[in-house]
Amino acid sequence: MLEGRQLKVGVLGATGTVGQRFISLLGDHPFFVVHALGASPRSAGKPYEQVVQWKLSQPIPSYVRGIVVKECKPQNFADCVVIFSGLDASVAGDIETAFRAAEFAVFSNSKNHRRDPDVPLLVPLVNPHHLAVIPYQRSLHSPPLERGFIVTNANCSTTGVVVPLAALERAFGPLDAVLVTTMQAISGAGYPGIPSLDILDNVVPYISGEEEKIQWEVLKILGGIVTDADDKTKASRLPGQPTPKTFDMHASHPLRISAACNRVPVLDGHLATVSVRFVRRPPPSPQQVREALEQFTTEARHLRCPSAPRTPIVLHDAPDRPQPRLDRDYEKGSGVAVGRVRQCPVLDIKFVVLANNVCIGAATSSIMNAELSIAKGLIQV
Ligand SMILES: NC(=O)C1=CN([C@@H]2O[C@H](COP(=O)(O)OP(=O)(O)OC[C@H]3O[C@@H](n4cnc5c(N)ncnc54)[C@H](OP(=O)(O)O)[C@@H]3O)[C@@H](O)[C@H]2O)C=CC1
Ligand SMILES: N[C@@H](CC(=O)OP(=O)(O)O)C(=O)O
Repeated sequence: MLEGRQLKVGVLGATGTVGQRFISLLGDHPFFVVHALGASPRSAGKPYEQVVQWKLSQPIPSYVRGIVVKECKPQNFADCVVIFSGLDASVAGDIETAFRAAEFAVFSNSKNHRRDPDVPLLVPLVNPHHLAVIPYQRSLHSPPLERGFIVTNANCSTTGVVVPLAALERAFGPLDAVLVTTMQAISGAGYPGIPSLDILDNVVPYISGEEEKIQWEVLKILGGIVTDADDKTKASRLPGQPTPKTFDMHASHPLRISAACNRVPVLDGHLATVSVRFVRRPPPSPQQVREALEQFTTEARHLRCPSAPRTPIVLHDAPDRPQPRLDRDYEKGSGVAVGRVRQCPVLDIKFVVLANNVCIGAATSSIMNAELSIAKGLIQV
């Protein structure tokens, strides 16, 4: 794709939980080389190794130790083409908007732009076709942007749940109802996160905003694309074929989904139990569901994205798997693990899914989304 060249990238929120994963994953990436780092004004002006509270078991990579952290202003990242953002949500919205306006390709982990009707909410193993909306997103600016755009990741729990749901929809048609209960790792709350006295020897049955996010985001991710030809009230903005312009929120087959979210004393890895009812009657058997999950393939792998897992869904037969400690590093945390596929006496099928919240739930997804954008010609190289 890049014929051996590397694109200069910037990392915003580089000192945080997600930012540290970016630093670690980008150290030997074939497409990207980290050129600039951004964080809060508290960290700006100092070498990275002085301001980061490094929490990964590997040492701080030598390539990044001496880079002086900058304030998150587009002019400080002038040589970069791609921006990866792990910014705190209290500041991410405006900063990412400013970088898009300055013609950067922005890949965000934060919630701020996920609901924008022209911004793809991209789980790279599921809906890369939603990148088709980017030309429309660019056309909304005055003057239209030539290179800038924003793509967001999903919430980390949404990501784990929606991968097997997408596999089931692809194999068996629309889903009617989904019940999800999550057991979420403490790294999901960032650093320093939840106090140790609250989480040790305990489970906290509440994560602010999380249930609503899962219930809403799954619908956008599994939904189709609406073109300007579908929307007769608006004139075409772009010449030629019908312009993909927004997402249909699964409108053609309304899916009822309810989530219950819990924080558990695990470092990394969000586990979820999922029960599904299909529209199709009779529903598929547990064995048919297992086969569909195992056969699930991704466009990211087909397009040879370097971060795409060989097997996006690894299926466990053992009755006590997947488990966070044993299974979160499967394929460097870039896939998901599913187990305990069985009949549900209330809905149709139930299973357990595990996703590494800081990898496929965060930094790995952003990086794969950027790889997909290159493969689809949205980033000029
Ligand atoms: N942790 C996870 O599993 C996941 C997190 N996310 C999302 O990713 C984002 C980052 O999360 P996480 O890494 O956990 O958060 P952290 O709290 O660990 O890190 C936040 C980062 O934002 C920076 N920051 C804070 N204030 C400002 C400011 N005023 N200007 C510029 N930078 C600022 C911090 O810099 P400094 O060190 O200088 O304060 C730090 O680099 C959040 O939006 C989160 O919701 C999404 C999916 C999963
Ligand atoms: N809320 C998630 C992590 C997160 O930051 O989610 P979001 O990116 O949707 O705000 C957790 O606590 O595990």
